[in-house]
Amino acid sequence: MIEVENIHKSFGDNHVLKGISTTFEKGKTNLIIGQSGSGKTVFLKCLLGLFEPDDGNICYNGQIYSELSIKEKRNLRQEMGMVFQGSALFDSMTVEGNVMFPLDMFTKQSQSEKQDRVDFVLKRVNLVDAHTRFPAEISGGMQKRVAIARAIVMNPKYLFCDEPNSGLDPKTAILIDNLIHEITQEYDITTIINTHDMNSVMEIGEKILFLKNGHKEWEGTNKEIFKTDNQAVTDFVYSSELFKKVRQMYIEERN
Ligand SMILES: Nc1ncnc2c1ncn2[C@@H]1O[C@H](COP(=O)(O)OP(=O)(O)OP(=O)(O)O)[C@@H](O)[C@H]1O
Repeated sequence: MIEVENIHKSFGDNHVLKGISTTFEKGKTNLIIGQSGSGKTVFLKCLLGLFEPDDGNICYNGQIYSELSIKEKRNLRQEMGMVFQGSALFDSMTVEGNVMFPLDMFTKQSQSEKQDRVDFVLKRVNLVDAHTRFPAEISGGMQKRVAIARAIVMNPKYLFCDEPNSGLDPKTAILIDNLIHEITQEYDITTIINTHDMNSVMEIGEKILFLKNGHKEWEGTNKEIFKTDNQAVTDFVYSSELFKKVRQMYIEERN
């Protein structure tokens, strides 16, 4: 679980995060949404420990980040997996090499232990025949699976995903969403996803945090987002005519 208490972050005169408080529970898929420039990436970077908030606290399973020693922060960092926008795989390494990389860097496991773990996570993301291929030789959807395998290879407690669906066709995007959602539940991970994808919001948004101009404008579940009267949320989420119609049908069905 991650508890965020009133965090602020500024860059010079630009007050980007203006007192955000929320809780992200473990075993749940938590989504951060909001317009471009609302502070989603800065917020995610604060959660990753890449930016230190100017004020407020972030607690990871009860440990207040700003009170940890350098060694404790390093240990915490190893409990975090990250799926970057665009996958960010190493082009010169095979699929297996990419997934092995964190184990080589941060563990003292034997070669056979590392190999077993790599085989296990690649199987878990449904990639069994791609071990020796290079990123350029596989599809975007397969690259995302490799990125997810690499993010979970260290058995993280926290999984952060920045726009995991960008560049994918809608069908592949849903497969990737479902994979992240299943893994989150299966391994009881606290997962936080930065997204613009409204399909993800509706499909896997067990908790949705809507940021507006650096404030928490709204939070709730994918069921609640259908019913909310918050104008900023409805303007943002139902900006497309299709989603407006779906919402209308849902409301009519319930009445
Ligand atoms: N390293 C930085 N230095 C200075 N300003 C920054 C830095 N990172 C972000 N900002 C500023 O913070 C504000 C919020 O940016 P952020 O990237 O968090 O928005 P976002 O909601 O993630 O947008 P998008 O959806 O387009 O990725 C912007 O005004 C941006 O210029």
